[in-house]
Amino acid sequence: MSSMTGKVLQLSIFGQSHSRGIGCVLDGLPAGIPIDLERLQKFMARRAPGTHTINTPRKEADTLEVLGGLSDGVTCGAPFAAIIYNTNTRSSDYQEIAQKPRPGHADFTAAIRYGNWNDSAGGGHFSGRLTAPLTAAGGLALQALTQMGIRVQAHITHIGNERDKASDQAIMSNEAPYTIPVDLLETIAQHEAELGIAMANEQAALRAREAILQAASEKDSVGGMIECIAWGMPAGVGDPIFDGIENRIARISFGIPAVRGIEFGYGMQASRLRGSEHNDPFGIQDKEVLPLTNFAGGILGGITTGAPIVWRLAIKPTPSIAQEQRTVDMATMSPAHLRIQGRHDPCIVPRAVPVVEAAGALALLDALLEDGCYKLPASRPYRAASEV
Ligand SMILES: Cc1cc2nc3c(=O)[nH]c(=O)nc-3n(C[C@H](O)[C@H](O)[C@H](O)COP(=O)(O)O)c2cc1C
Ligand SMILES: C=C(O[C@@H]1CC(C(=O)O)=C[C@@H](OP(=O)(O)O)[C@H]1O)C(=O)O
Repeated sequence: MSSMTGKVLQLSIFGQSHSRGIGCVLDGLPAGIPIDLERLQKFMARRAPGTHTINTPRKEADTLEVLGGLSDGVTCGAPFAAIIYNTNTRSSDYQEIAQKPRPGHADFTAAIRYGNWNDSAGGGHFSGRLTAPLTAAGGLALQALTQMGIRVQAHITHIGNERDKASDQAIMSNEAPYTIPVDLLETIAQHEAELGIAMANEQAALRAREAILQAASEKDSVGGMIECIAWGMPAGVGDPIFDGIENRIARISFGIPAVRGIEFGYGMQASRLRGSEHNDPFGIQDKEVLPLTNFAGGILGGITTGAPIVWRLAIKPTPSIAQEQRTVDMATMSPAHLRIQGRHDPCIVPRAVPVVEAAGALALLDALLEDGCYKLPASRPYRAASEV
């Protein structure tokens, strides 16, 4: 298994859902970035399981134990390494699954690929639990981006059939000079904290909650869509062909289990427009050239335009559902039925929102570092010898 990504900012994720711990090593973080560990832990808490009734009941504090990479709360240039201990595993839930693969999960493909030596408890290395260290690494990247005035925030556009039209319209109709809609983002954050649903419209969030609870009561699950926006990326970052900003964001985003699709800017709907409708005209603002609208989602030719980067991820419905499903018994090679036991998210979308932000931040920071565009504030290029 190779769970590594990144060119200059290289991330490696390790562990399984029910192993002693899970963690990450992040190489290539520039030295001199102050890291607020309390803020990082709060960011991780947005993803942690067991916090809302609409999520898996598995309770994990997801406390990050930092092993290296920081000195006096500042990145020191050495690889960042951290571990999160798994404290609430219940592997007996997975006894049957080792033999009878769950439809929609990775049990079957992992068994074939790894000759049945894979750890299937809790989904093993394939589990959504591995997004905890991804979120930790991405949380560091977010703090590094904040130093440069870049903000990355995601929200839910729909869960099942429940759509949040408020944020939808506000984001896509955003035009130059692309000011950050601070009030809207605060409302979304408040609804995420209170209702567990990162939507702008409270009624839509309540309906989305109901849709999740309804699916769960029917021993079923629902999917949805997350939109993410990065404000403040300078123009001219990225590369054509294989290392475009789309490629980079997509590569890390598909590291989030259950992601099924990605689109940028107007995305798939662009296929229905005419050039005259979809092209973003250029203008000049504050002596800089800028697209005046943002159907392109901030990327042309794989390179940033200076407008916000906008992308959306389609998340499938949780594969582990409580109703009886058809599978096979791989030991006896006979048809079988499976009733999945255990604790599962009836919808993955709510907890995946910070993970999407983390994945995006890692991709963008890596591109900035590779292109030599990452800049610490002018006030802190070196630590004065007297401070050492
Ligand atoms: C935050 C998060 C939580 C998840 N929770 C569950 C879960 O409780 N039960 C489950 O079957 N799948 C869950 N998944 C999805 C599976 O891990 C995923 O579908 C599986 O590993 C197969 O990978 P694929 O869907 O990318 O093909 C979760 C994913 C994420 C990102
Ligand atoms: C623990 C987390 O989510 C888990 C993701 C997951 C899966 O198959 O992806 C299956 C469940 O694991 P378990 O059966 O051990 O409770 C979820 O609870 C987490 O995200 O931290």
